[in-house]
Amino acid sequence: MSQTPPVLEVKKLSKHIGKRKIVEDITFEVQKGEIFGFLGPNGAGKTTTIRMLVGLIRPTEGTIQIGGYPLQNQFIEAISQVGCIVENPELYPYLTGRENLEHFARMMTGITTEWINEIIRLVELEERIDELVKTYSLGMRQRLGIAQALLGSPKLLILDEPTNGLDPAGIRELRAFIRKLVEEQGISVFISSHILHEIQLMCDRVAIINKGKIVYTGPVHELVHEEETRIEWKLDPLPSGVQVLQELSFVRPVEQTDEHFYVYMPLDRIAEVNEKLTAKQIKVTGIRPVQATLEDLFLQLTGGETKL
Ligand SMILES: Nc1ncnc2c1ncn2[C@@H]1O[C@H](COP(=O)(O)OP(=O)(O)OP(=O)(O)O)[C@@H](O)[C@H]1O
Repeated sequence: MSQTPPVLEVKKLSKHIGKRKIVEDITFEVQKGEIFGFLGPNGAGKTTTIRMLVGLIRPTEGTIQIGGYPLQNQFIEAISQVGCIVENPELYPYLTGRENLEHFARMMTGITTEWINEIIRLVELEERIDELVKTYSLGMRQRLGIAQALLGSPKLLILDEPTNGLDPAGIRELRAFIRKLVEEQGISVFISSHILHEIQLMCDRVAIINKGKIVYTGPVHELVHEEETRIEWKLDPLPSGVQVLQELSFVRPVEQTDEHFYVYMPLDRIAEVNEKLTAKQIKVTGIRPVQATLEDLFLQLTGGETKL
């Protein structure tokens, strides 16, 4: 157990709109210095939860504590511990990056030029900070948005689907940058996403939400069996190939399409399987490790009972 109290403590939180239960009885904690993933398919209730966390909407039931302060009763104290970007960062395109930060800093108290410069360094925008934001790439805007969220020295940074619209290079940069932020500043980060792979690479722990309910909370490394890889098999003829694979105890079938068969299995047993298929005159026209998917994970977690 951690000695310091959690940075974020969510207990039995629900949001009902009319008769709809958008979020239902969710409970989780985010510890100091932790990158916490909030994973779920589109429409699962992630944005609604985040909107409650930052006080944009009121919970129907439950409590939220940030840095030890209850959001409902000590709003100012609680919310001053949070920096967030919900949906897209609000930036002025016809101002420079620095002017944007200075503008937001004026609305707060005690933000020094030194701190603004430190943040610019942290988000690695030194070279372009005096250029107009409209010339920035999406990744740079995202980083400037994070810089803005960091102005008030928050203990907790909340990012809603921060990789949306970024290309793979942008995603890699963001990942490295968030890790650095946590290491250098000791803050905690709460990141929502609908992409399992992203959460796997970025986060220490994760809560998985589906249809407003949490179906898993725990360390990311326990989530996906590391000894197994999702493998795409292209076989000719496919049905006989599928039959051979299904008979092997170490192969866990997950999906079949017109052309491919997807299974989870240890990477180091591919050659052995390949030999078995060839011995039965089945042609292996393609073998490829692919990313584990959120859909597979749901099947694994719920034994196939819960659909996305
Ligand atoms: N004000 C509202 N009134 C009615 N339904 C709502 C309202 N806000 C959200 N919902 C519904 O609640 C569900 C959860 O929405 P939410 O935006 O929280 O999901 P999400 O997990 O963030 O998904 P996405 O990634 O698509 O934004 C959706 O089905 C949405 O249509």
